[in-house]
Amino acid sequence: MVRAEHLEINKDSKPQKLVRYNVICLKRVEDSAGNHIPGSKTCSAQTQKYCEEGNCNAGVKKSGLVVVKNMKIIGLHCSSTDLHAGQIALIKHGSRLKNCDLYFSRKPCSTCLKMIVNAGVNRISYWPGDPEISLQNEASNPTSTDDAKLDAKAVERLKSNSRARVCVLLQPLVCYMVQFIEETSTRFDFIQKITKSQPDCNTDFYTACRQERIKEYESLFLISSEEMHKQILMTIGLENLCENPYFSNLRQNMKDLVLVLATVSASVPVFGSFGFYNSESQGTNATDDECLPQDIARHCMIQARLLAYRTEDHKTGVGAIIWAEEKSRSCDGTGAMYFVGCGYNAFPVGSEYADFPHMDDKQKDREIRKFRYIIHAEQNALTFRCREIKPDERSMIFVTKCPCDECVPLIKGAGIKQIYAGDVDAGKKKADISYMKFNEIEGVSKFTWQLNPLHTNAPELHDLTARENRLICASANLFNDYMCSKGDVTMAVKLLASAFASVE
Ligand SMILES: Nc1ccn([C@@H]2O[C@H](COP(=O)(O)OP(=O)(O)OP(=O)(O)O)[C@@H](O)[C@H]2O)c(=O)n1
Repeated sequence: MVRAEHLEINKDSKPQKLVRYNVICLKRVEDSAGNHIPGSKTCSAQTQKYCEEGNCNAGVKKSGLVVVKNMKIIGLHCSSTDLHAGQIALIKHGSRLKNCDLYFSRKPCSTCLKMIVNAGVNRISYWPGDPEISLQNEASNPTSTDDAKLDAKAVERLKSNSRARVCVLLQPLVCYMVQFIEETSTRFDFIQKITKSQPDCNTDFYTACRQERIKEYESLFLISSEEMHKQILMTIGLENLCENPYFSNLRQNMKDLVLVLATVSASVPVFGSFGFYNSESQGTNATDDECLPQDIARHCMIQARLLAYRTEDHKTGVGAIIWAEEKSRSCDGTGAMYFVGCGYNAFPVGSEYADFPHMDDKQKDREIRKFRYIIHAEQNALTFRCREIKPDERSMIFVTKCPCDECVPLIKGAGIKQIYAGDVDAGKKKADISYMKFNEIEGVSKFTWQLNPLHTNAPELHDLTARENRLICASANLFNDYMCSKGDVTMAVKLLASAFASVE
């Protein structure tokens, strides 16, 4: 299936090396420390405007960070009102950052870089847009932002004197990737469920939602003016990317990635009263039964959807991500949610292309079917998790497909409190993989993608036209920085960023 690859480019070289790597894109959504949330009622009109422009924290743009150790993601962080993503990573990991690879959604500022370099990280990759200390403001207001230029210079100096490799992170997409992602996203269970339950509705709502996301992500991740982009690249030491064809390739690769993220994110759409709901509350523990805010759940599911594209199964990609909620919130100002692990379905680590069968259940000979060999997304997320699952904390797994009979006992046994998943396969019995146990599981709350059961008798609430849905999507802008009302959120390219509006 499709694999994304990273092309590293650095100042001193032309595009040089392809590195396969499974970074996913996340974003901080909210600040549980009680600080103002852009778009919230406590935000003054002036502050709101400031925040909407991405300027919270005096010229510091919000940024996200993925921390990787030995090819495993060990942290997903995002800047808060008080702290930059790099500072948060330092608080969370300290000297464990040694030898890690860090993936930033913006070139980090000198405040973060000096600490990170000092911690002994191995490599720092960054998205080649506007850096953390914004130079876009500088371009429009050259006299007032000398600080931004000074910071860019300091960053270069830190870079050239450090052992860590600091380079541009880009993923040139393999041929037909965008088309493949478009097709699979429209066919995704959640979209299918909406179109089936709303006979009058075609996929217009999906197209409208995707357009909104594209617009939104473009404004976050791209620099619309080519001239300004060139100026910024020059200031951050990437002058050799300012010549064509390198410059136009760079911009095209950036646009393609934005398109991919918008497409995937539209497959978990904001549409009417569809969302993650528990139709059979267990009544065990109020917190465990409580659903995350819809926008957060949607965001995490999108992360799982992105992971699914890393699959080794030719037919069905599945992604899973585990998050947990710390008992003590805001201990370091970064919020309460923390990343536990993630995975996708693949053959055992180290196996080669033809080591195992790839056939599905349509193949009559059961011996040559894939099912006894392939490791499921949930199984990989549990196996390669970087944190323990604590019995007294609310932990949750987001899976793009209904957990099967192999995985349901594992999820429950691991002590995960909540499952967010699709349920179109629930109850299916196949010879080698069945989905019977999901409906019967007890002691774990299940939130499946469906119409809000409380609204099912009020058709007008979910019978939205594509136009109305577009308006809802547009309101996402107001929730630019809101996402994890329960804490530290995932972050990675702000691409997934502000796309998730609350529609309560
Ligand atoms: N919660 C789940 C469910 C399934 N899988 C993975 O999904 C694939 C099986 O998907 P399934 O749709 O059940 O079987 P297919 O043969 O791919 O498709 P079909 O429905 O046509 O039989 C396997 O790779 C399995 O590891 C997974 O990782 N996690």
